[in-house]
Amino acid sequence: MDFLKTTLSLDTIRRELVRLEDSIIFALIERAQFAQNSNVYSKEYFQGNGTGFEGSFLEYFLHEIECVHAKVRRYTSPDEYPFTQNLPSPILPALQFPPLLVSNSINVNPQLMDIYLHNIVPIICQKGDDSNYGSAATKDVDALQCLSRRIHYGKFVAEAKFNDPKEHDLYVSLIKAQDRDGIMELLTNRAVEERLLLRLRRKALVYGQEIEADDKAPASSSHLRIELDVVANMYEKFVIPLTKEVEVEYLLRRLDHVPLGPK
Ligand SMILES: O=C(O)C(=O)C[C@]1(C(=O)O)C=C[C@@H](O)C=C1
Repeated sequence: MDFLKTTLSLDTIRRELVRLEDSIIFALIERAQFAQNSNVYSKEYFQGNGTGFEGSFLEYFLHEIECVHAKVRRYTSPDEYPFTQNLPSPILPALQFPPLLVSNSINVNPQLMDIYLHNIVPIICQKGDDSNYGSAATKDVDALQCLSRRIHYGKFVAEAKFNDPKEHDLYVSLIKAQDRDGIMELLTNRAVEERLLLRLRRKALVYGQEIEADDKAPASSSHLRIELDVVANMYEKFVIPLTKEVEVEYLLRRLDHVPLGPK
């Protein structure tokens, strides 16, 4: 959140996205040590447990955690989005955030949850059930929260791009025409995406290794804690496209609002 206090420049935001890559890789490595444990995600499995809760164990757990976090005003911050609803009001007084974003109603966590359950957990975790439901769900929550922050940073990226004097007028005319494909094309930077994917492969190699204290022992890449391409593939197929979706949705609504502070 410190970043919210500094100027909203594309470089600053991209540095934050790079930092979040580390948190995401480590969160996935943590989740990958447990089996898939599909009961964690099954509504049927969690029925009749006495809580009266209608969803899965993960949904129950997320809601309990988000209730506590809502009380300490986590979701009043423009870079934090809850997965569950009917959360309590903050018990701390409201903070004044600098006016960095306009419309803040876009929340793609339902899509992210669907992708996480169907395309990420089955890829990173061994099949089967090891009974570690609480541990697995704890790691799920960490991973989901990091991914959600990363994806919703798309709003900050979009705002910075909209304010770039070189592209501002182009964005304005595409937004006036509600040209979704044109906006998507203009905000896409293939060189940045390619570098990101290369960097992720390198990070997965380094962070996934068992590193010994003995500096003569070579770091071993034969037993990686997460497969080399898994993180990069996940970014390519899901994380980047969902971030871009957030950017487009944000920009499509950008002219509905009064301008933000001085450029
Ligand atoms: O860095 C940007 O310019 C972004 O818009 C972010 C991002 C990403 O998700 O990493 C998305 C779209 C661009 O094509 C490049 C990268």
